[in-house]
Amino acid sequence: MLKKDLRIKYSKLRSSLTSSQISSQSIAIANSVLQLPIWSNSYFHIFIPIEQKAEINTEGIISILLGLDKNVIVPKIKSSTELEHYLLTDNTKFTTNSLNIPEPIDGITIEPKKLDVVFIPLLAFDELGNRIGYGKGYYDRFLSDCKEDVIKIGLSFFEAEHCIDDVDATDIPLDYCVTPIKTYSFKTS
Ligand SMILES: Nc1nc2c(c(=O)[nH]1)N(C=O)[C@@H](CNc1ccc(C(=O)N[C@@H](CCC(=O)O)C(=O)O)cc1)CN2
Ligand SMILES: Nc1ncnc2c1ncn2[C@@H]1O[C@H](COP(=O)(O)OP(=O)(O)OP(=O)(O)O)[C@@H](O)[C@H]1O
Repeated sequence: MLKKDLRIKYSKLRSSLTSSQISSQSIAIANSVLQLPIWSNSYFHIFIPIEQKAEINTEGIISILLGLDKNVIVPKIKSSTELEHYLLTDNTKFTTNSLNIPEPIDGITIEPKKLDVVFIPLLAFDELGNRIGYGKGYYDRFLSDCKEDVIKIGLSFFEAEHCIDDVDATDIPLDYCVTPIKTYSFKTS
């Protein structure tokens, strides 16, 4: 299927989820994340969900990371193409931007090259690990600034599509995708 049709399909599917489905499925995803071979790493980047878009609630994963004393880094929109990244601390204050994304007001910025693991929001992914987001290319650009062996983990309420037909050269595939019922591994080495 084409990206534009997948965006419509999965936006609709997401908006049909109840808040209790979102919380129980988000907990199932957090539990499966615990099984991934990522826990020797230090710098973990994760998104804060847009509630109005029924994104995965990442609170459980964030609690696990903080409980393990990991460095937790969250994104903030810097411009129409670029994100910046802030360390989450006890003092981090959030504000909700015009797209309903909770973002840190200020704090310590972290360069993408420092990150070991990135949890990635997505609308859909396919059996090869290709993913699509809201179509602004923020994550594709961000991931291209990360180190080559950064571990890229998609989080999704829904299972893989067979194939995203219009993948392009700037699309960076996932290493794993965790859903409430399954963990997909796309790592080749
Ligand atoms: N929770 C979360 N944080 C994130 C992302 C994300 O997908 N989820 N991003 C991932 O890239 C970046 C922000 N990207 C976004 C891009 C578009 C829209 C959005 O709501 N677009 C509307 C059109 C809004 C408008 O143009 O006014 C839409 O698609 O309907 C949201 C986030 C960084 N932070
Ligand atoms: N590394 C990059 N450098 C410059 N432009 C890029 C890069 N990656 C993606 N883009 C551009 O961003 C636009 C959106 O890309 P795409 O449709 O793949 O978005 P997406 O993956 O759904 O969004 P996101 O990455 O924000 O989740 C495209 O026009 C694409 O060419």
